[in-house]
Amino acid sequence: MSTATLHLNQLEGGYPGHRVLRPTNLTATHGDIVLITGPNGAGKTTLINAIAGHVLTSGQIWVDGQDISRWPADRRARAGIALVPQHRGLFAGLTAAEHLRLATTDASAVDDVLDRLPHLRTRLRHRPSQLSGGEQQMLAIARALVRSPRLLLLDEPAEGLAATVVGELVRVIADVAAAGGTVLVTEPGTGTAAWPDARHHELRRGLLTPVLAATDAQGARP
Ligand SMILES: Nc1ncnc2c1ncn2[C@@H]1O[C@H](COP(=O)(O)OP(=O)(O)OP(=O)(O)O)[C@@H](O)[C@H]1O
Repeated sequence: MSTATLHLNQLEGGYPGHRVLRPTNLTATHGDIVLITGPNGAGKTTLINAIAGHVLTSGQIWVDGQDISRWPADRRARAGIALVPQHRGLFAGLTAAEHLRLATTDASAVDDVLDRLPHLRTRLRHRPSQLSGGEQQMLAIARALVRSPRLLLLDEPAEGLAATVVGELVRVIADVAAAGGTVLVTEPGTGTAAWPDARHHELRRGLLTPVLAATDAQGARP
């Protein structure tokens, strides 16, 4: 995993006739997990998709000192920005193995990722409809990881999953950050329990604000 620094500068984004993101500033460096929580409709998906290049934006998105905000989505993906979309984006007709082969021709990269997700290795011949929700999510994440992304964007990856599966998912994501990657992850509501090491930001009506950790808040008291 190569390293990355993400910097959003006055980023706005939305859809024709509907601005969702109000001017957004955020800096994340390699090793960071940034958790973005917020209620339904707050703009979490819009923000993640704006960074991936799927939403109209103004303002700047810097990755490793390069302004990528005018790059099309495919160029961002080739540059190592990987999106795990909210509903996983798996192909009904492809097996798990075919999803991974489509993502990379590097068999050793696939092997490395499957070493970290041993259960998925046992499900490689299955199509998405034959996989549990947790297995589908692991496949969607594995498909992103086999390309050794420098910036990993995950939109509500824990949605609908059992606590044990969420625990495994969090461990895999923590490994990505520990290896120097930068991770942005969204969760609905306010819950942060699954992501104790994340830097927490809250998005409300398109406005992103940092949430102080309890220890920071205590430290800030006179
Ligand atoms: N393709 C679209 N065209 C127009 N408006 C959209 C589109 N997608 C989302 N929106 C609107 O943008 C706003 C933010 O939606 P978004 O999906 O980013 O929120 P969210 O925080 O991810 O919500 P959820 O937790 O329900 O997924 C909402 O008002 C939504 O209706």
